[in-house]
Amino acid sequence: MERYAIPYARPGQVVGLFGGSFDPPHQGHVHVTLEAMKAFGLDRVWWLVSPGNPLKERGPAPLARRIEAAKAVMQHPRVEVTDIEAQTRTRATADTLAALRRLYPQVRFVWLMGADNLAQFHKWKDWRQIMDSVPVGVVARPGDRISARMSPAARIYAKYRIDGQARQLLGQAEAPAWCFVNVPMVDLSSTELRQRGGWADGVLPE
Ligand SMILES: Nc1ncnc2c1ncn2[C@@H]1O[C@H](COP(=O)(O)OP(=O)(O)OP(=O)(O)O)[C@@H](O)[C@H]1O
Ligand SMILES: O=C(O)c1ccc[n+]([C@@H]2O[C@H](COP(=O)([O-])O)[C@@H](O)[C@H]2O)c1
Repeated sequence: MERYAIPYARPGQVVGLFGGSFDPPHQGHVHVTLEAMKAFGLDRVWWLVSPGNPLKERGPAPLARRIEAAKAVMQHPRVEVTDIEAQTRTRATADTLAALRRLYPQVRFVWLMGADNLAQFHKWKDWRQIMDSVPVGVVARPGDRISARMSPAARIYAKYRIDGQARQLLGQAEAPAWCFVNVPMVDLSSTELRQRGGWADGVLPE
């Protein structure tokens, strides 16, 4: 498979890491990226197109296809679509973050996710290590705002929550620190797009 360059970031820059299956990518992903970049004061965002979510039984479409589709959907000078996890040979986010921190010791990383993932976060491998090593920015998603805020991760790390009004501080914060932002939401999911059809044959659904 074609390998993509490991992206560039200047020392001291704040880079949001947006991991996902992107199977297929959609405007909800684009929306979260742009909102997060603005909300959390990020210099750049890297999409980490996952070779395979460790918790999902169903294997996704081939990585190269998802990456090409992601590049078609997400076009912004400060956002890069990457296959970093294929290059670092990591699947679990904690392992990916450890590899990235070794590769980019002078870059500040912020982990980004939709509210549905915060609700499940306590099931991720070494999730506390993730919380303790990078700030985490959470963006509202239809149907998941309450489950996210009531989730085990949110409760256990309640005292490290940065209020939404101070969201701009997240990028410079020392971990543990997390922030939930209640921005306008886009009601789209890859599941819904797969059900619309076409993607299985390589066509990006409208
Ligand atoms: N509409 C959305 N609003 C907010 N966050 C979203 C939205 N869609 C996806 N995300 C977030 O994007 C990241 C990657 O998600 P993923 O690629 O699994 O998309 P998905 O639409 O959730 O897919 P699926 O329906 O297959 O689970 C996750 O952190 C997820 O929470
Ligand atoms: O590390 C884990 O245990 C883990 C468990 C579930 C999901 N993740 C990551 O969460 C991101 C979103 O995954 P997904 O499939 O919901 O798009 C993606 O980067 C996954 O690798 C990570």
